[in-house]
Amino acid sequence: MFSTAARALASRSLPRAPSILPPSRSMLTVSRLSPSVAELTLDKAPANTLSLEMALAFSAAVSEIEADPSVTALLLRSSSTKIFSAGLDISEMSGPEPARLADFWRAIQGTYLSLYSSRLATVACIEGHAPAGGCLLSLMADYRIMTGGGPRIGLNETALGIAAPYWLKDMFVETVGRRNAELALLKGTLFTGEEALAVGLVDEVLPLEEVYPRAKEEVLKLARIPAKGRAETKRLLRGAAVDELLAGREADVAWFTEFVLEEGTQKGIKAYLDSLKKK
Ligand SMILES: CCCCCCCCCCC/C=C/C(=O)SCCNC(=O)CCNC(=O)[C@H](O)C(C)(C)COP(=O)(O)OP(=O)(O)OC[C@H]1O[C@@H](n2cnc3c(N)ncnc32)[C@H](O)[C@@H]1OP(=O)(O)O
Repeated sequence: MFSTAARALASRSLPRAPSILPPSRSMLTVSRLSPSVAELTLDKAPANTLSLEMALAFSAAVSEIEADPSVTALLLRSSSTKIFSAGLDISEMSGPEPARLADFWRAIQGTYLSLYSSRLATVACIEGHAPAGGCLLSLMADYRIMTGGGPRIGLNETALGIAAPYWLKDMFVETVGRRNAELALLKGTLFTGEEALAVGLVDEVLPLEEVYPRAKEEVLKLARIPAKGRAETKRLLRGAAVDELLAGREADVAWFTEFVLEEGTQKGIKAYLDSLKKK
């Protein structure tokens, strides 16, 4: 739906170094809910974390689904009802090799470019936890349905001593509004489904057993909206943000890698990773 030039630029900038493994599909499954609706399931135990390989596989899968003109909508879910996605794989950022860290970030940019700018109607079915990158992944979809009660969603990056970049932070601000975003980002708040609904971070909250059936119902409904009008509307809503990242992609890679490689950030990341493993 975005310009051909922008698309070409996006794919040309994805990592192509020979050291990078080819996208693996074992971490994801793609199926059809109907002739026009695809389902993409994150299936990387135990927490659907976003490693370099997972991010590459994800964008490749979205691009492949989009390349089929008969598909008009996409349902995104996790194979686990406990964890939608635990966000970035923190081990990618702990003591990283700088070239891989830069490729990792380009691949994360690629996931945003593929899903946020997708011509498809997209629904995120959030049955389990969605902290940080898991929350951001769901924000790239058009509609979010989440389980009430237990699981948490939000941007807790400050707890790790890192920050979400402007292009991801902007999606959050646009979704929940400036003041809610400031309060949540500065505290690193993780919301229950009900709290997330109250600030507009998700669109519906339901008991676990109703989340997936309702998400299917919604995506099948969205698939019937005339595709051209929807795609153009999405371009008008999101095109400027996507173009801004495309224009400053390498500067953003430099910002991320410098920040992560700093000694103080490394100490914080290592301590956080250790605390997760000791849990
Ligand atoms: C597909 C591509 C989409 C791209 C989207 C773009 C995103 C750009 C984002 C930019 C900014 C984002 C930054 C981040 O995401 S930093 C990561 C922040 N994540 C967290 O803080 C979550 C940490 N995890 C948890 O809080 C819990 O795991 C959770 C509540 C999610 C589940 O708890 P539970 O008790 O059920 O499970 P465990 O804690 O025992 O976890 C199971 C094992 O998984 C390991 N784990 C969990 N999370 C991570 C992680 N983020 N990175 C690496 N490893 C992780 C955990 O250590 C356990 O491992 P072991 O079994 O070996 O102990």
